[in-house]
Amino acid sequence: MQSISTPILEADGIGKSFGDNQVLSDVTFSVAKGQFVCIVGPSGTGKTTLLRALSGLGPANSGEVRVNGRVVVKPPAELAVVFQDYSRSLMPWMKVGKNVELPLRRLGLSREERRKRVEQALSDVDLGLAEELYPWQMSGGMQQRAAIARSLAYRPEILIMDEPFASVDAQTRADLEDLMLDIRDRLGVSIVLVTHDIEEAVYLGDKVIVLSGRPASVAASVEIPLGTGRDQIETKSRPAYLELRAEIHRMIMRKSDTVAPQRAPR
Ligand SMILES: Nc1ncnc2c1ncn2[C@@H]1O[C@H](COP(=O)(O)OP(=O)(O)OP(=O)(O)O)[C@@H](O)[C@H]1O
Repeated sequence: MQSISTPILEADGIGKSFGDNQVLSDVTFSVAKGQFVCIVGPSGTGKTTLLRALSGLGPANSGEVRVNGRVVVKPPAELAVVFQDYSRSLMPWMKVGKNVELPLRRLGLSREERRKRVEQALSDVDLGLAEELYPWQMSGGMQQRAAIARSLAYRPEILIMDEPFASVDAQTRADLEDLMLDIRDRLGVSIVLVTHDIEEAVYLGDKVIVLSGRPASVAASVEIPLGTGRDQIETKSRPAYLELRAEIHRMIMRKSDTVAPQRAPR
């Protein structure tokens, strides 16, 4: 029987190579129920590769991923993924409501249940009035909210997000960050979010996994004791926030120093 302390998601010694290029080595961490975990690392470290392994989309060569204690061999029903590029995840010829409903058709739900879930998911992301709009009639931020609603309608226990706010402006990004904190608090969903932005990782995370090196492994797992009720201005001016941000920055710099090619003497 599964104990209440069993993590909802576990990465256990994940290794992944593409031919001779070993990208990940022995990546190990866990995510508790309702926890917000951010994975941070420089560009090209292997963050997307890791997310694909976690979500069963690109299996690892070694180690295993477990969801609710079960080894992942295909995309698990408990998990939904939100990608960076919302323009590719929404069908431009379908109104927002239909876009959110689309993946639900596979679940064999009644029409009434599908309607209920679409309405709830749109309201969860504050898009209750946008159901009849086409994606191209909405701003980038609204389109990303619609993509998030589509994942929530699935009622996942775990939401995996790959650089989800990289294509929007700074103010929209801050609004979407706060939306995700609110969704975690209200729905109790566990969130794993990949970002190369250290500020974003510390602001959102209960825990930050620092991925570094070639091949990449977990350089550090940093608990973020900033509590709930985070605020873009107040939280980001707290000494604890600033210290954590600097500490993670130093870790990434130190690690990349050790793998940087030596410059030849002139
Ligand atoms: N399908 C693939 N085939 C071959 N190599 C791949 C494949 N996917 C990723 N790689 C390689 O794995 C390495 C890590 O790529 P990945 O996209 O996971 O990094 P990332 O940290 O997500 O980068 P970014 O922050 O730029 O999105 C790169 O060297 C990339 O070329």
